[in-house]
Amino acid sequence: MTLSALHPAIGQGKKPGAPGFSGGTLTCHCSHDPVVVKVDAQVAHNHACGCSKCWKPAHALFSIVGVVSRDKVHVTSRPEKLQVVDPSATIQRHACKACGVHMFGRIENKDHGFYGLDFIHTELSSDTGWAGPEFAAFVSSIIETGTPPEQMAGIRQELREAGLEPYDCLSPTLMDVLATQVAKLRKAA
Ligand SMILES: N[C@@H](CCC(=O)N[C@@H](CS)C(=O)NCC(=O)O)C(=O)O
Ligand SMILES: [Zn+2]
Ligand SMILES: [Zn+2]
Repeated sequence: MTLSALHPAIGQGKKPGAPGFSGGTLTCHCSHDPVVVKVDAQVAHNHACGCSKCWKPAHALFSIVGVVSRDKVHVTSRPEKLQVVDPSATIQRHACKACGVHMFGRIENKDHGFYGLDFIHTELSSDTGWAGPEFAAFVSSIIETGTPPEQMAGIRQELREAGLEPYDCLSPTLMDVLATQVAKLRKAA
């Protein structure tokens, strides 16, 4: 197992966002008429995700995904090529019908703790200054898509060596955000 098998961007050291960086454009993998999405913000909570639903480049075990406010995300070219991958999912992942790349994921449930945030993959941007991944989420989920369980100790070690603490759900910070929202809804009920 080489570091690049996790994801091409993992193992290059932790990368803080460039000061003052305020976004860029995401382009799908189509060689002609690509979908283009303009993002007018730095990414937050960028992380590696091992779940089966997040888009990842070929041969990568992990996706790299982070969030921006949904009002900072605008499709500027070829919106007609987008389609929601799984309309029943919490995160509505808008993917290019031609190349399959996920351009943004949106939560439409106003009661969800992450409502208002869109999920994006900064590797679809050639702009420099994006903050790199900070932790690894849903690590055990890579077993569901075929990683042998006996490789997990080594993979978790590689993630730690790359500065990405591995978690089997989200990071404590994000789990606390979700639980806080559940508590708020309970109190209101
Ligand atoms: N073990 C599952 C985990 C799926 C999952 O819960 N993914 C997380 C991280 S992206 C999530 O928030 N999913 C919501 C959704 O996909 O709508 C898998 O690999 O498919
Ligand atoms: Zn495409
Ligand atoms: Zn995921």
